[in-house]
Formats: sequence, C-alpha cells, structure tokens
Amino acid sequence: MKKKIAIIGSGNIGISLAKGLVKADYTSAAQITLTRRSLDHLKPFEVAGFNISNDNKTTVANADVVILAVLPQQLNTVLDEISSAINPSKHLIISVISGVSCAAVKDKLGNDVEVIRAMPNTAIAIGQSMTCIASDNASAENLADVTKMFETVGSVVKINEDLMTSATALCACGIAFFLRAIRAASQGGVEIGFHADEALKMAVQTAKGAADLLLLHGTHPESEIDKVTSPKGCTIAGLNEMEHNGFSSSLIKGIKLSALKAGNLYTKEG
Ligand SMILES: NC(=O)C1=CN([C@@H]2O[C@H](COP(=O)(O)OP(=O)(O)OC[C@H]3O[C@@H](n4cnc5c(N)ncnc54)[C@H](OP(=O)(O)O)[C@@H]3O)[C@@H](O)[C@H]2O)C=CC1
Ligand SMILES: O=C(O)[C@@H]1CCC=N1
Repeated sequence: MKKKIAIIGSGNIGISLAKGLVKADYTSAAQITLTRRSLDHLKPFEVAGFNISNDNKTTVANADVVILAVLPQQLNTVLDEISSAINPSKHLIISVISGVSCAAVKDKLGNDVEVIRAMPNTAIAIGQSMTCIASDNASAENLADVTKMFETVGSVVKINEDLMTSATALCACGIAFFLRAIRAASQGGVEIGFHADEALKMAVQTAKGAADLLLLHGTHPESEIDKVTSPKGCTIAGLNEMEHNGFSSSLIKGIKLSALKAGNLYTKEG
C-alpha cells in the first residue's frame, strides 16, 4: 500500500487505528501523517516514525486517503479548514465520526468526493476491531479497498448507512460495556477470595474463552450456557440471580440509549 494516509484528529481512535495499520503491516508509519492541535501529544509518535502536523490543510493536500477522527462537535471547523484542499479525483474520505452522515461531510467538501463511514473500536490497535462500513456514493473499488484495509485490523461488516448509529452502540461503545462486565466479574472474584490481580486475570481469560467458544464453534451463547449449567447447580443459581437483578435488561437498555445518543452527537451548525 503506497497511498499516503492523513489522520485528522489523532486522539484515542485515530492513534489506535494508526498503530493497528502499522502493526498489521498494512502500511508504514512514514506513509501516515497524524494531526491534532496540541502537537506535543504527538511527539512520541514522531519518534516512532509517523509524520505529525497541526496543519490540516497541508496534510490533506499531500495525502490520498483522509481519515476524519475528530469529535462530532469539532468536525465543522475541520471541514471548513480542509475543503479547499480537497480534490475529488485524488482524495478518498473515510470518516470514523459517530452520528455524521456521508451527506453531511459532502455538504461541506462537495458532492463529487467519495466518502466512506467506518465504525471501528479501540481493539483496532491490536488487530481485533469489529468495524462496520457504509457509504452512499463510494465506488465498488474504493469500498473493496477500505474493506481490505480494515480487515487487516479485525473483522469488517458492510451495512446500510442508516444502521451506523446502531453499529456505534453495539461495537464501538460495546468494547467499554464488555470491559465493565469484566471489571465487575473481577470485583466479584475479590469478594469470594482472590487478590485483585489474580481475580482480574481469571475474569479476562474466562471472558476471552467465552468469546472464542462462540467464534470458533459458531454457536449461540445459550447453547454454550446450557453446557455450563448443571441441573440444580451453582451456575444456574448465579445466572438467574443476575437476571432477577436485570443483567440482560440493563445491557439491552444501555445499548439502546447509546444508539439514541450516537444519532444526536452532531448538528450541521456546529
Ligand atoms: N474512542 C472510540 O472508541 C471511538 C471513537 N469514534 C469516533 O472517533 C472520533 C474521535 O473520538 P476519540 O478518539 O474518542 O476522541 P479524542 O478526543 O480522543 O480525539 C479527537 C482528537 O481530535 C483532535 N482535534 C480536535 N480538533 C482538531 C482540529 N481542528 N484539527 C486536528 N485535530 C483536532 C484532538 O486533539 P487536539 O485537542 O490536540 O486538537 C483529539 O486528539 C469521534 O467522532 C468518535 O465518535 C469512533 C469509534 C470508536
Ligand atoms: O463515546 C463516544 O461517543 C465514542 C463513539 C463510539 C465510541 N466512543
């Protein structure tokens, strides 16, 4: 991959993406320019071989692929800044910004430019992202290229753009939901006798085992649960107690609220 990549807004997800792409050998750090306003935060990445800049317009002018990764409320300023540097026959725009449609980006950058939305999660830094992608005007070739790019750093599902806020809640926010579940499990482990570090290690590996069972067997969670719950046993007792306290219901309600919020993060006016 010889294309020059600009990551506009190199915060948590921008940096995770940059690290993941280099770790997966998709591209080299030298092909990526990271931007943010406070350049000091990017100095360690310059040492690691990335280009760094606080000049979005020049960075975009020199790039082929522009990845937008600022907060929704920071986007309009960035689009106003870079719009005159956009060349639709050269640039491909990838936006990982929640709640901002392809149409809203084209409103500012021109209708001729191809825009692809991607919703990764922070596990992209270690090649384990679940990334959903959507576009309303990208060519099949560019969609295939972007799919390939995100496949180097995890799994990819192509979806309709109107499901992008749902994908944000389930997959991008989802990392935090599962992490909180692991933390809660480890706290339970401390109450029943383990030191915090060993409880966390046990909870993490158990969670990984559960996820891998589903991935490798291709089974439904309930069929794996059935194998754990011995009749009159301790698993079903614990599981039912969790359900009486709203375990599944709270996850479902949290995901619904996150999806609602994800759809309302951006206003055209800024
Ligand atoms: N975090 C996550 O897990 C995920 C986030 N997203 C989306 O990615 C986007 C970024 O989220 P996240 O990484 O968490 O947020 P961060 O706040 O960590 O990152 C945003 C970055 O943008 C930089 N920035 C702000 N204004 C400008 C500007 N004018 N020019 C250049 N850089 C700028 C900020 O740095 P500075 O202030 O120094 O300029 C900051 O580093 C959001 O839209 C979010 O919805 C999507 C999927 C997952
Ligand atoms: O919390 C947020 O708004 C962003 C979007 C998805 C993950 N983090």
